[in-house]
Amino acid sequence: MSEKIKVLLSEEEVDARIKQIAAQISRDYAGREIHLICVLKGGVFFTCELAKRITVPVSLDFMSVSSYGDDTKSSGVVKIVKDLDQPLIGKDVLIVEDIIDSGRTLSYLIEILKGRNPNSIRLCTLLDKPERRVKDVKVDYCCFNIPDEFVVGYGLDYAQKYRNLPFIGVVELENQD
Ligand SMILES: O=P(O)(O)OC[C@H]1O[C@H](OP(=O)(O)OP(=O)(O)O)[C@H](O)[C@@H]1O
Ligand SMILES: Nc1nc2[nH]cnc2c(=O)[nH]1
Repeated sequence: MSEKIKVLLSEEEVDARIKQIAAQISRDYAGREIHLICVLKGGVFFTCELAKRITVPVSLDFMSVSSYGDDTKSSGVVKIVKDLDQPLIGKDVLIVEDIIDSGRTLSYLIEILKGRNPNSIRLCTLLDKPERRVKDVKVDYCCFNIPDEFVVGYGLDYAQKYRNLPFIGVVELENQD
């Protein structure tokens, strides 16, 4: 079996939408500072592009959770692989994710982070697959709703590959013979 990647959202479409969302966030947080939490690894490309375009002051921290491993299906078990470096007390937290699928990862993460007493907590995602939701999650900012297909690129991997693609693609498995 080999893989072919079909473009779902082009680099231009993704970049243009991130600019729009960053402008909206900058308006909504006018006069405040944002503490961005990048959810690794998938959220890293989106976080960088978004952060560069937000015009209010931004601080940045990173967290790594894993529920998929190298599989295309969520295990349902969310593990904290790397915790935040800084406390959240009194901060306006904006969690930045690459994708919300079943909602398990984010519902778990939001509950944990709420317990650290931030002033506010919101969620921004590059992609959302609403059809796949198992756990309710309030999504405050979403760049694209997408159909129920396994996607790669812009931080998203298939067995750790394709994170560096500058567009969002769908993995198509094909027989070599
Ligand atoms: O809504 P869910 O069904 O919980 O899926 C979403 C999660 O899956 C992906 O993470 P993954 O575990 O693949 O880790 P990675 O970002 O390091 O690739 C993605 O980055 C989200 O965190
Ligand atoms: N790479 C990747 N990771 C996911 N995690 C949840 N859904 C997806 C998906 O469509 N692609």
